[in-house]
Amino acid sequence: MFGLFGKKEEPAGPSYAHVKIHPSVDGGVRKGSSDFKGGTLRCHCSSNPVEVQITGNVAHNHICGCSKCWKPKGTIFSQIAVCAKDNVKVTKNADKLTIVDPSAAIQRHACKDCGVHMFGRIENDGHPFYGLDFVHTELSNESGWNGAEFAAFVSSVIEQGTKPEAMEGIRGRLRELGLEPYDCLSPPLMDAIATHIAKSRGLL
Ligand SMILES: N[C@@H](CCC(=O)N[C@@H](CS)C(=O)NCC(=O)O)C(=O)O
Ligand SMILES: [Zn+2]
Ligand SMILES: [Zn+2]
Repeated sequence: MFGLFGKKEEPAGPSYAHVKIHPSVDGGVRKGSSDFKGGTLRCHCSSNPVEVQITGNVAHNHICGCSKCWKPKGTIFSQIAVCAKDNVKVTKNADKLTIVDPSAAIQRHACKDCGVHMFGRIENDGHPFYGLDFVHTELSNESGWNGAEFAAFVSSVIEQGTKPEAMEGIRGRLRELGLEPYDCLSPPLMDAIATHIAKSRGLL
């Protein structure tokens, strides 16, 4: 449609800008720097924080609505990315770390004092994502981390008390931010998992 001066007018669809997703994306998703060298994640303790050094950038950064991933206070989604486990090193106060749920596929190492998850590791070498660690880049002061690319486990926020009626606004806001909402992982990651399973069964 064209307005008075021939300027193209977008149809006035609803805006979901008021819907909060996560502080790292609410103001727009940031692109990472291609030459980013990595940084240090710090827990929320005001004294003796746990520090974890990440070498290089992260991949597959995404918003996650599941109940297991750590979220900042007052946030219904978490933001989580992966990197090679060999690029993750606990550099300070490792004695404060505890595994949240030893039976989970992702062993989340959290600070005993503030509860922040510092990294999640897959110890099962038969798991499709073995060799990758899960990290929250917002725990670092450095900028240049690759930003979120999609939103996973979106419907899971209902399991934690979000009203089903809020989902239209939540999915609308995620799409406005360019973060396609999925109720599991993104199609490329689901395909990678399925391929791994088929290979382990000798079908591929
Ligand atoms: N609806 C469930 C979904 C949990 C889930 O499957 N989370 C995904 C995304 S982080 C996962 O891979 N979990 C493996 C794990 O927690 O070890 C919940 O919200 O608790
Ligand atoms: Zn802490
Ligand atoms: Zn999750």
